[in-house]
Amino acid sequence: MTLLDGKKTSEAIQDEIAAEVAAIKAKGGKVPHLAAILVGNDGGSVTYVNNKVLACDRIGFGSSLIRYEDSVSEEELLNKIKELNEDPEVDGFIVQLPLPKHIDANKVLEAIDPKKDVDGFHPTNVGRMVAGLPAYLPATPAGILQLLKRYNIETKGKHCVVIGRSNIVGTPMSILMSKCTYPGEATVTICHRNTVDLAHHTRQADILIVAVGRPGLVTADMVKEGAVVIDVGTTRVPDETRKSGFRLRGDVDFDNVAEKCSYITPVPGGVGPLTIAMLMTNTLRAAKHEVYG
Ligand SMILES: Nc1nc(=O)c2c([nH]1)NC[C@@H]1CN(c3ccc(C(=O)N[C@@H](CCC(=O)O)C(=O)O)cc3)C=[N+]21
Repeated sequence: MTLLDGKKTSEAIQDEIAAEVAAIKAKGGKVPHLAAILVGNDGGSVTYVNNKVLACDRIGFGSSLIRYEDSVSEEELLNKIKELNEDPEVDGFIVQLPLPKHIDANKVLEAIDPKKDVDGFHPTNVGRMVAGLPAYLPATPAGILQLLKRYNIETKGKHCVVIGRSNIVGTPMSILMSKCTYPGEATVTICHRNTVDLAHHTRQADILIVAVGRPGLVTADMVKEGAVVIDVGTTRVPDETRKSGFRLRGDVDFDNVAEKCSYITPVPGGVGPLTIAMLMTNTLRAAKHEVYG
């Protein structure tokens, strides 16, 4: 079994970006700038956004963090998005999800200029991805493709089973794995909450991608010998032995599944760090006008 080291892979990608930023600076060009909007102070969201800001600092991007109370109105948020759309200093920005219930997340995502939508969540970018046109790819699926690529994992003709059909991970992941460019060319099955006999499907998987958010969902008996297992789950569970009071748990019963598979991602240190690296990649592409010219 080989551990897919997301931390190391993410650092390698960020080093590549840092070198490009240094070259841009040396030529007197504009440094890429990522802005993030964060609503509320839920522990997970704050941590993830802070990690993004830290990554910007490390690779030499400019960054700004715009914070609102949970009580912020939809209108106020939409006004800020309009401002960021028009701000020439800002190359790309994200609105951290989830948003409070009184705000229509779809309306917010659609208000983002697709050219600055470095999360790749705007319907224009989703549509362009599906059509195979240049687009910002959503960071988590793009990060998983990078892991497969950098570990030279064969995907052509393989059976890839994706559990979860979210707009952010499951749905785009399944589309990308079926595309005719490496890593892709796989036969894809999407499983979700209404799937009958989940284990029947997962046992057929050469590549199993789990993006549900239910700790321990995938047990060893559900995995084929020699499979590649990608765990996207990052659920915070209470842990009194930690200073923070919690720890991160994936969707896969790691210890038992690891013994059976060829490759596996740990949690933490697997897919999460790649999400950050791909957000940085998208921001660099935005600054270079690579997607929309
Ligand atoms: N608009 C938007 N874009 C997102 O990309 C987005 C979002 N909203 N909402 C929440 C999810 C979750 N997400 C993660 C990012 C990094 C780690 C990450 O770095 N995880 C580390 C550990 C993190 C920790 O220290 O707790 C790891 O798995 O090793 C995890 C999860 C991005 N998301």
